[in-house]
Amino acid sequence: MSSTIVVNAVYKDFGKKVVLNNVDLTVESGQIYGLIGPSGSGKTTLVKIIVGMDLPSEGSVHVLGMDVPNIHLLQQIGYMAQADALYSDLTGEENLAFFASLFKLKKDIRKKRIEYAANLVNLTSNLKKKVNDYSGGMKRRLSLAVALIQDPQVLILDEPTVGIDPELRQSIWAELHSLKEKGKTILITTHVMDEADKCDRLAMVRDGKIITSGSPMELREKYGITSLEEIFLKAGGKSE
Ligand SMILES: Nc1ncnc2c1ncn2[C@@H]1O[C@H](COP(=O)(O)OP(=O)(O)OP(=O)(O)O)[C@@H](O)[C@H]1O
Repeated sequence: MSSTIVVNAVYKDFGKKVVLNNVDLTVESGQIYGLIGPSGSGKTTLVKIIVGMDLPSEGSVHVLGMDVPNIHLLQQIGYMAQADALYSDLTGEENLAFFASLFKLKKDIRKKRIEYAANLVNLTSNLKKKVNDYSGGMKRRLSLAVALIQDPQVLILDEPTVGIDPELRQSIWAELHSLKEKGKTILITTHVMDEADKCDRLAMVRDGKIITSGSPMELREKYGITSLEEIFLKAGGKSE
């Protein structure tokens, strides 16, 4: 197994506020890695630094063996942000076609990828509608389809299933597992504990630090708990 994402001693401040404090993280290739932690703990900031959208104040990040930021990584990383970045005057299909065009996919491949991504998030029958007329959940689903459009090697998803109903959530998770089987590496942030349970490995972030990490099973054993929800309570109170 090789390391797809390596975060080395990352520190990030915004003025006087320290948001990430000496974070180390390694995500092996083919893993689904979950970041959990309370609101404001630094998960989104960490994810943005890994994608290359923000720079660390100190420390370094490597993805697929390349220093971040790196233009060659754009094609390799599919990123779904917490806020939807979509063109609301365009239809769902036009949005997907636009993002696909950024990656210079051949016409037949582009068509297949748009069909695949729309189908995965159950938007096929709504593709001709303007995004303005989409519900919040539909916009989230379209954002996930955009993140997948170029068939990236690495997927970084910031709370991807917020506002998505349980049935579709299950089918999205089934697809994430099948992408993992194909060797993709997936980093996800979540507040939903049954989703955390579907990850191969978890790190809990609190006050800008990773306070514990391991497989869901290891964490349950370590803290003597049966539900991951309790990790928030048991691990959350103190740094290790
Ligand atoms: N550009 C910025 N300038 C100043 N402070 C910021 C900036 N971006 C984030 N922060 C602060 O950094 C802290 C961590 O925010 P972040 O969004 O990374 O948390 P999070 O764990 O993703 O939270 P949530 O689960 O609510 O999304 C917060 O206190 C936030 O206010």
